[in-house]
Amino acid sequence: MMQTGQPPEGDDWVRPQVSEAWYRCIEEYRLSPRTNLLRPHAIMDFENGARATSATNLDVRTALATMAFNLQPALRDTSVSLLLADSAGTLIHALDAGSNLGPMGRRLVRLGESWNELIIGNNGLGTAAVLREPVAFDGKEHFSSILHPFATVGHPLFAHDGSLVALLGLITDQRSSAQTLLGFVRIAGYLVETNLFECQAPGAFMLRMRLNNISAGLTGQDCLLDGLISLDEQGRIVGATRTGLNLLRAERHSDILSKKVEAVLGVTLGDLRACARQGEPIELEIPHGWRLKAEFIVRRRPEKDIVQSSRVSTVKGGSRAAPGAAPGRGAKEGNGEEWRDAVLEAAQQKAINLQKQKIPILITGESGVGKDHLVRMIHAQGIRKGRPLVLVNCAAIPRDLISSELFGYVPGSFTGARTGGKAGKFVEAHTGVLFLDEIGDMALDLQTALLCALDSSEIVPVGGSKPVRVDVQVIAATNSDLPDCVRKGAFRRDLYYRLNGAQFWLPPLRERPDKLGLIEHLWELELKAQGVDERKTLSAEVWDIFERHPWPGNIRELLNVLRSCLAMTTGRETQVSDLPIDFLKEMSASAQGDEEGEAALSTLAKWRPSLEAKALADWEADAIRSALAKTAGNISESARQLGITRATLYHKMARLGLRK
Ligand SMILES: Nc1ncnc2c1ncn2[C@@H]1O[C@H](COP(=O)(O)OP(=O)(O)OP(=O)(O)O)[C@@H](O)[C@H]1O
Repeated sequence: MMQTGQPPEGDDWVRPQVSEAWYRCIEEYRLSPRTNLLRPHAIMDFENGARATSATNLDVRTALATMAFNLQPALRDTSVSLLLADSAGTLIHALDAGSNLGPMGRRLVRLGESWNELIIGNNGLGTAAVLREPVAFDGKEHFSSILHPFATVGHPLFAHDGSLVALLGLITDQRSSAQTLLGFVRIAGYLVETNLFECQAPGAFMLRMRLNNISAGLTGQDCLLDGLISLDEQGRIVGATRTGLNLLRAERHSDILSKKVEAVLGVTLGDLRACARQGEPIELEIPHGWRLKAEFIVRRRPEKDIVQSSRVSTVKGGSRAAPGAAPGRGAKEGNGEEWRDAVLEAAQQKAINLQKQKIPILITGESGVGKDHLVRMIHAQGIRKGRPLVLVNCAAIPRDLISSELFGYVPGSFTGARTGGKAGKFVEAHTGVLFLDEIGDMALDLQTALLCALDSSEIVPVGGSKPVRVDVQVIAATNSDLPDCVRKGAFRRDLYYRLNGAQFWLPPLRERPDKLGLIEHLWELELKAQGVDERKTLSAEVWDIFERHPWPGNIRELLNVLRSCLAMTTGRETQVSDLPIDFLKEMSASAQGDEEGEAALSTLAKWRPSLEAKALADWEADAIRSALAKTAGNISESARQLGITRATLYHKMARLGLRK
């Protein structure tokens, strides 16, 4: 082709993907292989105008750049650079780019440079946009001679509705490594797309699905990867990742978008929610005989990572639990194993894995949801256990002292400095974990110093000049909306990327599907902690209140209320009168003016059951009594026979005034 200007034919075999791209370059775009296609003013254009267009969706860019940053360590010590382009092929982000690529390579990876196939001929990024699939080219497979010294690979990134939002790519001077890199870019593309979906997709709920019977015929990476769909409150599918589409055997987004979930999966939103309330994933049997394991996630705050529990129950082809499946196993397993906080445990496990690669962790969530608690759990079980865990509350340290607190100071460096100097938190945390709590409150100038320390793994004590090397795993936590702080200029974007290696959003107590189980668990922990041997229970009325209360102070508030109840309870059962006065006042205040709240909190009226409710309650009580009699009072076994969780059984027994 270089000699004739025509794509080769007959014996001169090239991959069809290559020859088809060359045809497009010659016939459609009228390109010449030898033209120098680079734009002389790419960076200027980018700064002046293109950046404004490609930055229209700041959240997309933030999510992409964060993920790209996470992928960078995998490419360390290779001659591969990671690129991100907008959907038109204009480079918007380049990591580690250019250092090993020579002068032409460095020009190619300038921000604002166009990798559009129409401009630069076939290449990983631009052609991935045209074909809407991952693609790789080696050296002379590129149409344009300026790309001949390189291999390029690209992956299109799609939004929840199938629209192309960006392109992820790699470039290397290893000319024959494109096919090897294709595998990497497929996985990287999947990770970025999944992350983007979790941040961006609309819908109050999400279903995370994975193939459960691998022999069913699906080949390739989709066997192993999670597919996501999101649902609105009416149970309509409003978004899907491409793996999600493949798992549902849909070709296009339009095949499933706006359809009710029961039309596609054979289960209603109600079924899914019922399973999730038990804190458990679901088995689904979809048309064509594939079985999927799915996890239902309530996502009130779509921009955050929501971690949910991971146990299994079964819904098969419809609304009822499949015969033989273990229905609704509850807070404690029959073998007596302690119920634990599934949300925290799942987060802890993920975080421990990330710790192995020293990826910075950011924990977000309202005050009192357990961010600090999670950090202690990660430290206690992670690879840095037994090493220091140093806590810094960035909001509590006076602004002018935080530098010396973090980095230490040398003797006599400022008035009031102790004669011997001070090591500082970074040095104290050496080989261990540095927990930066309330990171959103850190002053901007200190953010710069922190970023330098994180980038170089070196700190310079205040008043000193010699850098000190430190090895710390940083975990940061905040209840502020950091992307919003970034938008408002109160938090450095680059520091946000740096800290946000992986993000865990801990849901507020009121949104947790396992709320009652968690309350029961914490109640039992409190009984143990206070050395109360006697089995004290919460009355039905108290359960009712706990179920309805919005818990603005989350687990912290719950623990305070439980402690106070326990101190006040004289008999075997905690009554409403044992609840702290402040808590009851808060309850009625939150109900005022709120129709639903008022209805819910006209508690006395609610506690006096209507005739129908009474008949139902009698029937329920009979069923529970009979199960308890059959199992000689074994709660786990009774709950199993009744098809409810242990927590629900306890709750019902308390409400109905039943004993074992
Ligand atoms: N899963 C849990 N099991 C037992 N106790 C918990 C759990 N989660 C949180 N707690 C307790 O709840 C209280 C509040 O938790 P924590 O301090 O971790 O919240 P936080 O999100 O860090 O709050 P803040 O943002 O206000 O600092 C602590 O006493 C903590 O020990």
